[in-house]
Amino acid sequence: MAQTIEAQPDRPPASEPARATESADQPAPPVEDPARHWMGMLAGYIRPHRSTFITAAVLLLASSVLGLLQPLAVRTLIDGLTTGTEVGRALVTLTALVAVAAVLLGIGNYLTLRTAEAVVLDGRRGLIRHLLRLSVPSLHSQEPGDLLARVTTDTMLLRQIASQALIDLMTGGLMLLGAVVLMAVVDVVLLGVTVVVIVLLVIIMTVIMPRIRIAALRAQESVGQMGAVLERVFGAFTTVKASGTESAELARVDVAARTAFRQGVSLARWGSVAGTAAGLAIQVAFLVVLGFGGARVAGGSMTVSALVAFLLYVAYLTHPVIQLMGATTYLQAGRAALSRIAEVNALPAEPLDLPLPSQSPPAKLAPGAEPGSGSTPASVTFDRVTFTYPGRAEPALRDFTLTVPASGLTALVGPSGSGKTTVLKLLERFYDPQQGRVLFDGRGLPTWPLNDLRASIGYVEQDAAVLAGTLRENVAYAAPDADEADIRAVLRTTRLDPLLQRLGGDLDAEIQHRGVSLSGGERQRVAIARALLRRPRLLLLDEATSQLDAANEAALRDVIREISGDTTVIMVAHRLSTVINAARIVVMVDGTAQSAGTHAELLEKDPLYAELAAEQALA
Ligand SMILES: Nc1ncnc2c1ncn2[C@@H]1O[C@H](COP(=O)(O)OP(=O)(O)OP(=O)(O)O)[C@@H](O)[C@H]1O
Repeated sequence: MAQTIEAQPDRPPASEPARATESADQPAPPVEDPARHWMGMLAGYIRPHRSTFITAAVLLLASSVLGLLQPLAVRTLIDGLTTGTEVGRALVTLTALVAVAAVLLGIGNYLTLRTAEAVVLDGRRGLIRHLLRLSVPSLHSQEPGDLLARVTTDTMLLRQIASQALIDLMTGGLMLLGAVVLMAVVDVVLLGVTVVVIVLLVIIMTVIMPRIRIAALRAQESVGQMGAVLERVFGAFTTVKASGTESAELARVDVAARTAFRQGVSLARWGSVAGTAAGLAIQVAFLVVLGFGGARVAGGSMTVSALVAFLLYVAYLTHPVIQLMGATTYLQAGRAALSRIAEVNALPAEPLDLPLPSQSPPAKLAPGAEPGSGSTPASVTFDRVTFTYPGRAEPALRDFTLTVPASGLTALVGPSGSGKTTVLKLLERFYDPQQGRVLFDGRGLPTWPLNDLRASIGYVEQDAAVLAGTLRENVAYAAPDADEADIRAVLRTTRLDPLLQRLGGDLDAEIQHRGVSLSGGERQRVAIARALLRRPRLLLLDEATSQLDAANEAALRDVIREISGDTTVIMVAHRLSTVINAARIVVMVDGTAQSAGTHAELLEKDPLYAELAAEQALA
């Protein structure tokens, strides 16, 4: 069938903004220490919740100010008691100060924690959204278990930053300042003594804080490593069991767990040093003030009430100083988590139109492919395509050219590693070629919105996944709007009625993990049913019938032939019996299309094909 092929540039237009980050051959943009931008990142997380955050900060600050006024009220009370004047008013003021400060503290704390939870939610949503949009090469460059840890434990550290660190930093800082000002009002000389002690404390802290950050980062990394090892184990659980390698895997997880432990201990050590230094500094300040102040009271240059008030301020300092210590410790740990989150956010993602969960519409079918309507088959062209997988030296496809007309069955055959699956992956745009063009319906793939392109294609992979859930969920996975009749029809087409009977005719019965386990052949047929229900314009089958018995394979061969009447089907096959009747068979060798034709033609003209056919007794 003749197709009009639009002229396409060899490389996608530079005006496509997302292309720079998605191309398979484009390395990820250099991640120059993401922690450098941690403050901006943090501000980005807090910004949407700034009103609640500021309200919480104001309430906590007000509570602390009321706390600051308490020593002054105590001084008035003591003065009243010593001079024998009326103290009722001072008592009421003190009680009111204590009660209101407590209420403001409670509300402020609640609002802070609420904001922190919202920040964690935003952080997780953003990260998960980015992860689901990751390009295939980006994902392959990562350990899935580690990514999981970043979504779960690293985002949890955001809570600490937002709930405690920032507010404590603000209120603690202001309180420290307030206390210092009020101390100056009470006695400047004693203030000088206190400030010297505090400056010493700050110097100690600048030495400790970087150590805390490094320990936190390493601890988080080892948690990620633990996740990565476990993910590997669960992904190949039966292989681990059959190989008896449980103890080797245990040792691997243990190494990561012990590293996490060591770093956690280091974190605790430096945290304790910081806390002890802070407590000690306050105690030293208290004793020195007591000594100096006592002498000044004895010398008559200071009243007892002023000394008591000053000492109360020194004691009061404990709170903001510990707050500041805690805040800087959390901030260091949080900074480590933020840098790990930033690393994920810097991974190249696809330009997928992925709304937020609250706005998510059901998966969209290709225009003209709604259930019940006929879908128009699409043509496919590979025009001198060369593609090398990231990190590989040899191209998987070299100068590969293929024209597939709309409708009909095209088979790709050839030795293992000749690039057959790669052809299908490029059509799905899991990767983009470095040279040449791939056209779908005459249009270059980069000009298609990715969602629309993929909605037009049904792809049955070599090891098609069956997801935990019901049979209905699995079959209607890519076409959630399909009705019961469509689902039952496609199950009949793919010869899955015996499975449905085993499930008591219940489409909502669980399969796999919590329900009936499927055989390899049944899994393949569920995957085919899923692809067919989508009414694709292009159906890609990668060894999709390799695990079927002869009867089921023959039946599905008929189904595929029938489907290829009004759908374009590209099928990768090792068993030539599956594709013997294909309209065209393409023999692939070493990433190129060596020859193409019908079975009979290829027997004549392609010795490799003839050999393959002879081996399979099909000559
Ligand atoms: N994700 C990947 N990263 C790096 N190299 C890959 C990747 N996938 C495939 N390759 C390599 O690309 C080449 C072509 O692989 P491809 O899977 O397309 O071959 P195939 O003809 O489908 O093989 P088979 O018949 O065994 O499935 C092989 O050398 C393979 O090792």
